Amino acid sequence: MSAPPPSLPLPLPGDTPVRVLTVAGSDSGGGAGMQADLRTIALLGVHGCAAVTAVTVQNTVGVSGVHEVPAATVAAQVRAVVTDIGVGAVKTGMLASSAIIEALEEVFGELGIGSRVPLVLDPVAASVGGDPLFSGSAQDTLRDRLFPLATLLTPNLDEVRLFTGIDVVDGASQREAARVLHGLGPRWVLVKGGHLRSSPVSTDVLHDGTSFTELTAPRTPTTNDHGAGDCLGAATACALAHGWSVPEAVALGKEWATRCVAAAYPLGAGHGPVSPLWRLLG
Ligand SMILES: Nc1ncnc2c1ncn2[C@@H]1O[C@H](COP(=O)(O)OP(=O)(O)O)[C@@H](O)[C@H]1O
Ligand SMILES: Cc1ncc(COP(=O)(O)O)c(N)n1
Repeated sequence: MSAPPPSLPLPLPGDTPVRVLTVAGSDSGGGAGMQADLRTIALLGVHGCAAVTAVTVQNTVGVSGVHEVPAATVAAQVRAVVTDIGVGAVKTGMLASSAIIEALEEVFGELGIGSRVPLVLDPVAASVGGDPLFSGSAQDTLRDRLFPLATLLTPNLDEVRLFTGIDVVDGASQREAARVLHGLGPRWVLVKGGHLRSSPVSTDVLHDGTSFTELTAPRTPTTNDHGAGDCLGAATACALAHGWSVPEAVALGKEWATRCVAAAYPLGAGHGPVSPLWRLLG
């Protein structure tokens, strides 16, 4: 890749960095969820805080168990972080249950998350291998309670199908999906095209209710794509925390995700992780 790697201003030793809070599940295999978010956040020079929603028993082959954290404890983690440490942006991933989503709606409202503080909402429904990460009613609760609070909603194509019934097969249906999802309340929608595997490029569509912007990158031929969406969302949240606009932040997130997919490695017997470790090389 010839363009310089995407980067954000780095804190000097001893300086307090910008902070981002991820509200997500733990992936014991370390490929996705909170572990992926925190890797990206650290490598972009940002301090990561973490409110855990669920402990998943997970490896590269699948999810074999989920242990939810009580909803009040999830909300308490968010309140403890935001009232003391302060954050420039919040990202949500696996939210597990209706009870957790309802508790988050309340604490987000109380703390200005989604209004004063940008909120990147990744509507995680299943793992890359198809194992469910929330129950059927949580899907409706997420759509009705949290989509309207989101600064940016970042569904993949399976999540688009779940929330809109639209099967994205080309640019026109991808834009239509973005339009329908925008109607559910988020200020911006990014429909990620990573799952359109027949295409030689991977195109994401950004929409704010008025204009459509296509972000296109060459497709890396790999099945090691666990955590790609987390890399994108976490990097975007870091840029928002630095005060960047949504289109600028998404452009950085896309570039970051593209490089992380290109650096993915095999691990275990299933889907290996995309990796931000290339950043350590310089
Ligand atoms: N094989 C690939 N090559 C290049 N970019 C990819 C590839 N797979 C996914 N991406 C990019 O990674 C990001 C996450 O996409 P996607 O896989 O659709 O989401 P998720 O990980 O949430 O399922 C998007 O920017 C997408 O375009
Ligand atoms: C805890 C947790 N959060 C999110 C994902 C989705 O990521 P992916 O679609 O890459 O499996 C996951 N598998 N596990």
